Amino acid sequence: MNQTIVFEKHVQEIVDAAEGRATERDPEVVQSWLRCLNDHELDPEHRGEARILPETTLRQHRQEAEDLLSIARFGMEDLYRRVNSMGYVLLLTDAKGVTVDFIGDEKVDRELKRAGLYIGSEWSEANAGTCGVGACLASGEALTIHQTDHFDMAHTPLSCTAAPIYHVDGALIGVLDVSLLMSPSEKYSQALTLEVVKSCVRRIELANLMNSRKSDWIMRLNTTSEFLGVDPNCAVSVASDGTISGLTHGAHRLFAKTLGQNWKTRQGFVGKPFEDVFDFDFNDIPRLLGAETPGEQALEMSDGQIMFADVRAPVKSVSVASKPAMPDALTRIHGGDGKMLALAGKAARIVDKHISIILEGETGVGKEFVAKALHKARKKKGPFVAINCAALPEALIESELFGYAPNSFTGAHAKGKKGLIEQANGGTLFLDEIGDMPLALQARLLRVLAEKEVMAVGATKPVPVDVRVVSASHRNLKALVDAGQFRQDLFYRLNGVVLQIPALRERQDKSWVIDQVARVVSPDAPLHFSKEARQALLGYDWPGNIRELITTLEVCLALYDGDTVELPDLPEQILG
Ligand SMILES: Nc1ncnc2c1ncn2[C@@H]1O[C@H](COP(=O)(O)OP(=O)(O)OP(=O)(O)O)[C@@H](O)[C@H]1O
Repeated sequence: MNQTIVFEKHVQEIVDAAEGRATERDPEVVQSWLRCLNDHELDPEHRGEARILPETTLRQHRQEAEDLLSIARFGMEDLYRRVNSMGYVLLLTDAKGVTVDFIGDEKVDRELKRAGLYIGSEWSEANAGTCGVGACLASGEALTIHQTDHFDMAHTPLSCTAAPIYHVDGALIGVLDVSLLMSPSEKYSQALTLEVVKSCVRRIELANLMNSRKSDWIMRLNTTSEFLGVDPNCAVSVASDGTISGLTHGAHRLFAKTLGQNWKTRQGFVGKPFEDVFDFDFNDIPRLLGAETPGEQALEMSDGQIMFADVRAPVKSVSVASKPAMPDALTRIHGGDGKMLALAGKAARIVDKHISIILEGETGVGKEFVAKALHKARKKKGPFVAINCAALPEALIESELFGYAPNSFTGAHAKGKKGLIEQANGGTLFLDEIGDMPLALQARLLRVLAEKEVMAVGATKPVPVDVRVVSASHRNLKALVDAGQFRQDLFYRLNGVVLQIPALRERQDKSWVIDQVARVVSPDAPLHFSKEARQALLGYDWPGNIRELITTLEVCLALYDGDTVELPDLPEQILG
């Protein structure tokens, strides 16, 4: 087509778009044209030459962009190795659109310079009209400005694909642009290039965050657990006071979406508490260290979205190094839930001391499970004896607990019998449902605990016992004391430390618990869940807590096809 006709057609199309007539151009192109006309007052009929800044001005720009240059250089070289055979030129511009670094084929140096694909060229929208760098800076988005997308006819032979580079504090600091002097006429020919440039910038931003926030926690995040370690979607750094100290642009967009905000109008996240965007206690981040399974890596955003995290500890972390060693048995009772982590921390401090422990929590939350873990965590082992105070028949409870002397009552064994308390000697006595113990027996138990000796039924001499008592109740013992149903003196004797076990529905590590129970229910071939099935399990209320989860997964095991548990394999009440 005749050049004049092409030029007139191009100008007409811009005028049509400005007057609101339909166009097949991408919206970001039209928006840029409108900015050129309305904000920058550019004339589509004017053909501007590429503007190259004088050496002194360029030097100033390069000095100011020193950080950006060192951040991006490695990424640029890597990218250039991959695209140079296809004729691409790489430009790195600062936030004003000035090219502060450039890699291109020296053989076509003159042509590149003439086209403005050169060090020192200025590609702001106000100066060059719609172009890759300018539109990218103005919109903050990665995009391609292909041939006649350009506002100025002087640039229409070019195809420019650009992605914005954001600083760890959220500010847009530059643009990485790959351009072609000559390209196929179809814009979609550049679709893959756009993805390559975006992924290069993602890695540049990640490397920058990891380098500049070495003394903070770094969390690399992905929507799936695959590729998490090698190519995360985004990353955030968290300072020791629990505030966000830096993030990649992908994390900025993710966090804004989590809060239901527009990422463009959102001021920033640096300095904000980590827990503003994560439904996850900052103190639990160490739990994610070394997590390998998706269940262990999962964490919930404040809008309920599940992300997978790969965590790097602060390089000079005083707090982690000085933490008391956590017994293995206690690390296994949770998968990163905040309350459980605090519980394990508290338990670790008292586990080898002679302090009674009360475990409180709804039915099925794992009180006995935790009691056993507390026992295993002790240096001094001995036996673990569990007594369900609600299940013992009242007539037998006394002899069961305290034992009986030989021939002490009709029907008693001639040799007598050691009571459960004595059997626990040297170990842990777990008194489950202690709130249901009859008042008369509470008085005798108190004596055992106070005097550290047990008097069997019908015996004349007490036997010394050394037991550590862990009691559990799904009822609030203090309330029972206030109601006169539980002895206050016994309560104070048992009540060394109260550990409150959260209900399953409140736990942030639900996904981990599900995987744990899946392993228990089917040890040889642990159950795998489809995304939908896992979401349904995570969203359910679990009134029966972990015990109900066990029953549910047993049903799944019976119903599923042996490969993946799908929604229809779940019991009806879970599906609501
Ligand atoms: N983290 C866990 N991983 C796997 N199984 C668990 C876990 N925690 C608890 N369980 C299992 O859940 C079931 C219920 O736990 P447990 O009996 O300890 O609860 P509880 O709070 O003592 O119940 P109750 O109030 O009825 O006495 C048990 O089979 C236990 O082994």
